[in-house]
Amino acid sequence: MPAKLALIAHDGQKDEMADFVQANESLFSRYHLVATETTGQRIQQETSLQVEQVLSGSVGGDAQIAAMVATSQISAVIFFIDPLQAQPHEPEIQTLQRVCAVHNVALATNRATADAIAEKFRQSRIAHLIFNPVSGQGNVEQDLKLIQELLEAQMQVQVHLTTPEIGAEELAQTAIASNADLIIASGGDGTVSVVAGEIMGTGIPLGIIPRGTANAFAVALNIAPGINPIRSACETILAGNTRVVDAARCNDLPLILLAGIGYEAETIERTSREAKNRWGALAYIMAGWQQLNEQELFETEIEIEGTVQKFQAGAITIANAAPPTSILAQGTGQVVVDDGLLDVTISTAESRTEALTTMIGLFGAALVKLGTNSENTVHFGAKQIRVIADPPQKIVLDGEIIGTTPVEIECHPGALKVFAPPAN
Ligand SMILES: O=C(CO)COP(=O)(O)O
Repeated sequence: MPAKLALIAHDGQKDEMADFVQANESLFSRYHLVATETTGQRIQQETSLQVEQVLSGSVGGDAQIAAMVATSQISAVIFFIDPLQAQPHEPEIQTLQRVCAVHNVALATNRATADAIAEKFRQSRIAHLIFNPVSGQGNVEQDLKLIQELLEAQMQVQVHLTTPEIGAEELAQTAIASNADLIIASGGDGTVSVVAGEIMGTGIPLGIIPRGTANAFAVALNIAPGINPIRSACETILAGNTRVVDAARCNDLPLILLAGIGYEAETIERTSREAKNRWGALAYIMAGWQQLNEQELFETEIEIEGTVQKFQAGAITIANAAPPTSILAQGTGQVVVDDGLLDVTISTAESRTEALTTMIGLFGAALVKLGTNSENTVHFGAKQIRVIADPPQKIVLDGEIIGTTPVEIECHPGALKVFAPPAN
């Protein structure tokens, strides 16, 4: 069911409506409310609730709400009809009642039935779905419809689409403020990272429905296995198992996957949108191959818990979580997402051949889940790390270039509760 309710009252019933909404204010603050104009104004005057207003009932408002019911946008209509007063717009009132009957949408026409609906809704879970419509290559409308169909069988879902004006960060803040039972991020790793950054530390569980190019966080946690990732990700959420995992902040931005300094950042920057659309995740590998020819070593100072170490590096990867395919993160063979530590891998290769040997070593390490013993990599765990590079190096954070070094990263152990299968 959508987490959207309609509230309507005839003039002789507006006091009753105001009283009913006041009595249920904290419940209704969790819902998207829509009302006919004068009813909406009255509710806004007497409560702190936000109400979307359509036209007044007598000039088409009831018909507008009937259209929302017919298109599955509303889960219940609370319509306090005046039984003692004839209305000039009786046909529209009847239309709304009929459409509720046809679509099996709950309709309360007096206080007793409205109280019963409120009681039922108090027991429902409300999910806020933050959906990035410009992620990945799928059919956006079909994807959203499938997600709603699967989830709405078990919970009420409020859908928020990201736009250039209102991003995932603001939408996640709204969802947290309205006491969401769970928040679901659907898009690429960038969308998931931004939503996770807001949820960190709140205890609200995070669902992930991956629709991006790499979907590394979902892969790392085995959230959407199989050939239909949207369906399997929804099943993971509906199954209800959660894992408590670490998150991090990097120069005060959220980090759930990894920060890449040097080689990886240059690779991501040279991977065009066009190549991603055409080749998917392979586009990164092709760009990485080209970048191997051009990557220069840089001087770096790494500070961990007050101790400074100096290296000549081509790539530094600081990972919270990473799938085996993020090979530059695999110094320890497996990035553990709930160990309270960031996994740091420094590649010091001086030539293309050395770099290739290092990468093959890291790839092998990921396959067998054991640390690499290549002499061109250094790896360790850290709670907090600060990196300075000379010349300054670009940083890629969860797939987005965020600027250049210096960079400071701090692990927040157990800051996220994520719907995921148990770790094996
Ligand atoms: O007429 C109505 C319902 O039939 C209600 O409209 P108002 O909320 O604008 O008074």
